[in-house]
Amino acid sequence: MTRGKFITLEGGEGVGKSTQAAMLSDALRARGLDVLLTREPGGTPGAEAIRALLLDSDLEIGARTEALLFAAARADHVQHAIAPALERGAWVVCDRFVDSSRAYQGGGDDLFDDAIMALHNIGSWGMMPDVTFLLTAESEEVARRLTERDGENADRIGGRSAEYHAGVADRFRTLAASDPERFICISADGSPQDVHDRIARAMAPLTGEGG
Ligand SMILES: Nc1ncnc2c1ncn2[C@@H]1O[C@H](COP(=O)(O)OP(=O)(O)OP(=O)(O)O)[C@@H](O)[C@H]1O
Ligand SMILES: Cc1cn([C@H]2C[C@H](O)[C@@H](COP(=O)(O)O)O2)c(=O)[nH]c1=O
Repeated sequence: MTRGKFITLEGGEGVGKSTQAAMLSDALRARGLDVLLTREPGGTPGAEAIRALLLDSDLEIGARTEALLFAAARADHVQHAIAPALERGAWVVCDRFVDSSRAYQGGGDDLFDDAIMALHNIGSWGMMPDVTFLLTAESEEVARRLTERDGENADRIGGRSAEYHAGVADRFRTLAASDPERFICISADGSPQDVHDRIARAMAPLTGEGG
């Protein structure tokens, strides 16, 4: 059995990752592929329990605890969902993965990228995606989408300062520039279908489609 492909969608809050992960999964299924659509933190009962903890606005934890909890959720997700799916030949479409930890937790005040990757090596065998789509959009447009979706109800991490989220966006850009073989940067401006069409075009070499 040929191992499936592991595709991740990354980017800041509200840029459209979940919308695009669902559209991409549908398109791959329409091509007859077995697809696991999943997300982080989450994707297994254990990781979803850790997600509830991590996103609870009342939780007070330090940066190291937070990084460890994300790595622990990922370890469970990789071991019990992602790796078995890939081994049976399924394609995995994952809404966020380790690059989110590198961008959000690897900010440098207390932890750097090498520490995040060390946790990933311990927890998840250092597993990396075959392709990562980094979605980017104008901040005003993203703010409009988030207000429409969440109102004032941001979660513990989404509700952090604009300065924190600007740092996250910078780190995503740096990660993409440092690994151009894996990252594909996609403009998330325009309608969901416009964005999906850009992703589908970029996927063509992987799916064997022309054009
Ligand atoms: N291209 C688009 N144009 C307009 N609205 C969009 C577009 N894509 C997604 N949306 C809407 O914007 C909101 C955020 O989209 P979505 O939940 O897919 O983003 P996300 O990146 O997964 O967010 P988060 O990081 O918070 O999980 C949703 O209400 C969604 O319906
Ligand atoms: C995987 C991962 C996620 N985060 C943050 C990013 C978001 O603020 C939340 C997840 O919420 P979403 O609506 O499902 O995108 O968690 C993080 O800080 N580090 C990570 O590794």
